[in-house]
Amino acid sequence: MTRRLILMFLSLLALGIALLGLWPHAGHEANALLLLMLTLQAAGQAAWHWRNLLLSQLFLGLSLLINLLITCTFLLPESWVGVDHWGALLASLPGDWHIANIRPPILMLLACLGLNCSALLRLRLGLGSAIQLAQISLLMIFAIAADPSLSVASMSLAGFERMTLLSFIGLLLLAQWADLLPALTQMWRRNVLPLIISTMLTFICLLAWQQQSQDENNRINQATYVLGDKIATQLSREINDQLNAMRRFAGFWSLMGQTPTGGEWQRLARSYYKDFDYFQNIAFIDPDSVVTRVFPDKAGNHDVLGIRLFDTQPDTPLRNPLELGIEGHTGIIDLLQGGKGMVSYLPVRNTRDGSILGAIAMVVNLEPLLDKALNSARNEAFAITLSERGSIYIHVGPESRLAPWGHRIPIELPATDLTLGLQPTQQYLAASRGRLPEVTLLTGIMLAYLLFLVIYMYRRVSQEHGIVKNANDALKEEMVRRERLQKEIQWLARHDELTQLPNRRYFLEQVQSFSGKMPLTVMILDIDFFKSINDKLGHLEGDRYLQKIAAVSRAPVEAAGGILARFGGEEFVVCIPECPRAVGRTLAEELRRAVQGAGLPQPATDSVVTVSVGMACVARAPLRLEALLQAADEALYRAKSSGRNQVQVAA
Ligand SMILES: Nc1nc2c(ncn2[C@@H]2O[C@H](COP(=O)(O)OP(=O)(O)OP(=O)(O)O)[C@@H](O)[C@H]2O)c(=O)[nH]1
Repeated sequence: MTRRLILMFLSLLALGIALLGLWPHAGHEANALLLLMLTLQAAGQAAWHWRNLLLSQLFLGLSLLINLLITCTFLLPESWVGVDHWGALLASLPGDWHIANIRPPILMLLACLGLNCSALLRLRLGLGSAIQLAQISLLMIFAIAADPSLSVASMSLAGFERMTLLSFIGLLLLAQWADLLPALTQMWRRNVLPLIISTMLTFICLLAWQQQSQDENNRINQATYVLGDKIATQLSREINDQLNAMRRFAGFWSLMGQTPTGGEWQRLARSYYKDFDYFQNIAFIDPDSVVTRVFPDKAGNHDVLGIRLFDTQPDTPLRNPLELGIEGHTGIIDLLQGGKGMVSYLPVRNTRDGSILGAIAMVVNLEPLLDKALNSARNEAFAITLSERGSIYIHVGPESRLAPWGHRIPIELPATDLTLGLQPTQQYLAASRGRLPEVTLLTGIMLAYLLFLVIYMYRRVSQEHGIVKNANDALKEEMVRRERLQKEIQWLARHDELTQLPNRRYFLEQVQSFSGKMPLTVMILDIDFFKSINDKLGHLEGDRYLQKIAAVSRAPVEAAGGILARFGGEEFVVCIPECPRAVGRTLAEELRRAVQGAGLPQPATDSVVTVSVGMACVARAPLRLEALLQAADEALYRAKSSGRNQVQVAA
């Protein structure tokens, strides 16, 4: 209970941090969507830790939907659902929504997705929760360590917001690890190998993603640079072309050797002017720096007629052509007609005597010039600027949602350090960036997850197989043991443990099987004065005597095809099938001698141990065993009473 409370507290703490750190404020409506997703996720996970399944599935499911929608913007090819389509979808929401500001960096988004899925799958080891958490941990490490520029066209989560999101994911991840750990430590054998293999695969995928993202960034960067370079080249070419044209124009008046008359000026200037529509105007300035002619003769230009430029602009480069006979160029200046531009002054000298007739002023307005150079390149994808030493003179295109990088390309122009700036928009980056890195990453993560499941299942099945096999082996062993025991019991039931001879029961069974093998001889052997052996030498020694006598008697009986059994106490009984009386008697004598020959000391007689034998024989069926044994017993009694150590045969 306490553990679950702590885990729930961690999830709610994550929620609190997210609310504090990402609460939408002016201009950040987009955070609202992210915040909604995170709120649902944290609430869902807290509900899971509290084991409220229904609530957790509801919250997590809704959060998953938002997450998948955002993930799709990274994955779906531009030709399927373009960035513009996503934009149109977002435009229907109130506020400033845009693809680049609704989606967090892909690694963090996938970490949230993973946390969401593992909680939805109820942190079950069998469904691969261990690898999911390991993958999320790896994503976190990369999210912290990787270059932020790899997450193109995502929220620019700076400092505090980035820390907020990282802490949010970190806390939820910590809670899930803590929840899973007890089960994982129990089942670590099953998990450790697939975990290592799949984590390594995920790591490789992340490296591949990093590399591909880098390549993709370089490609876009390069393409943007090429475009910028093209515009810059176009700009300098335009200016140089019109400068050359103006040089020809000035050269014409030099050849004429006179200042232009109104009609000539209009005619010739018009033909030049129409080729370069970004000219603000062309003017003729007399040697005293007074503007005497201007084309076109329209409102703004008309105002400059008659102005003595040395008065208004004492340091004007106009002094170059008028005083030195060489070209003079301004930098970027505020034009008298308004706007930013540059003026080139070209000398007009009489070619015959070299006298300075005046100067041609060529006023170029930067904005139309840039327009002409941009040609079709002017669109909403790039912000283009013209600047000089940090001061931006012209800005064309969007001013916000720009990429965090851009290119600055110097333009080769006389007397200026003009620089062209080109900065793509986030929209352009999102649309033109290939989806391969993200597709690789997600496919790799899925593959690693599936690989984990396959290895995990294989190990689980083989472990269970091992358990079944062990149980089987134990069962087999038990069966063998029981069989052996049963045999032992069976043997004990039929044998005498001390002498290893068949007992009375087994003897009676065997004798029944001899019933057709007539003639049949039965003997009873009784050790003489055995009591005194026990009394004098002890029972243990008595047992040893019994064993010895059984051993010496057994071989001759079995050689004759009969059976020797211990009948009880110090009495043995013999039955030999197909044994006539005479043969039986000989065998009985042989047994008696064998016992005597064993040389076991007999304290009662100070001699050796002997046996008395009573024998009975039946010549033909039917076998009446009881009567036969009775006859043998009576013969034994006679042998005992006749002095022992002898064989008596029943009549
Ligand atoms: N050590 C030992 N003694 C046994 C066993 N079974 C019976 N006896 C002993 O055998 C003895 C039999 O003695 P008795 O029946 O009096 O006969 P006996 O001393 O042999 O004398 P006779 O038969 O008349 O020659 C008893 O003292 C029993 O205790 C046994 O398994 N082990």
